[in-house]
Amino acid sequence: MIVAIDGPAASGKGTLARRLAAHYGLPHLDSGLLYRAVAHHVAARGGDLHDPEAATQAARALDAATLGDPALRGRHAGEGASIVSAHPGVRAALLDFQRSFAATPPGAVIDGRDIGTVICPDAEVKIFVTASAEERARRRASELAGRGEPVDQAAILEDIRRRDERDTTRAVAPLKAADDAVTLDTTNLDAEAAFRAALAIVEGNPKRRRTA
Ligand SMILES: Nc1ncnc2c1ncn2[C@@H]1O[C@H](COP(=O)(O)OP(=O)(O)O)[C@@H](O)[C@H]1O
Ligand SMILES: Nc1ccn([C@@H]2O[C@H](COP(=O)(O)OP(=O)(O)O)[C@@H](O)[C@H]2O)c(=O)n1
Repeated sequence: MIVAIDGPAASGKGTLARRLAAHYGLPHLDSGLLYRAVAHHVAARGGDLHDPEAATQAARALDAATLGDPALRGRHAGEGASIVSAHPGVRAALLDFQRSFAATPPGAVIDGRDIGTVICPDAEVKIFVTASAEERARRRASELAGRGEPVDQAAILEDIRRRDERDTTRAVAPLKAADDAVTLDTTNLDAEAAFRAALAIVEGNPKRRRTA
């Protein structure tokens, strides 16, 4: 079974994807980490994130073994990721890795921006997770504070709005719900309630193939 989870920054995609993956015994891929790693790689070499050549080269050379680097989870990597992810060459270079991850039995839970629309258009289950920008900024602020990063809630809200704008308006693979995705608004749901709602979506999905 392939479960595609898309949505804007800090909507709770990763949290849901990890729990669904554990529940169904499927591997999980946080596709945002790929773009974060590309941005990190370019910046670490003093490159320009807006330069499509530098970013595409970094994407082609990406080593999946580096995806565990905690630096990738920080605010700067997220901002950088939204810049490099708009280059078509970067997206093309990361496509095969994501598709083969999904195609390897028994399937996968993948979260990102274009999983249901571009990477896995035939996924059995597609969930578009969303929440208000204010609630997402609150969640991201407490996550960063928990990791000891400096927190300025207003700046985080601004980051989130800027990222939403960039991700939804770019020419290639913009952030949007697939036509056959179910939208899950978690603004007023805690992580447990969001997980239960997501489970109900998976279980109620007629396209889901039983794999266990
Ligand atoms: N439904 C929820 N209610 C409150 N906090 C949540 C919820 N879902 C996730 N979180 C928290 O919000 C932060 C961002 O969640 P995450 O899953 O990383 O989002 P995304 O992958 O969409 O960026 C994390 O600290 C996570 O624990
Ligand atoms: N499938 C994906 C995943 C992420 N991204 C980009 O990478 C950035 C970081 O994604 P992320 O999922 O790690 O970010 P958060 O939602 O966790 O803040 C996003 O703002 C997108 O620009 C993308 O373009 N396509």
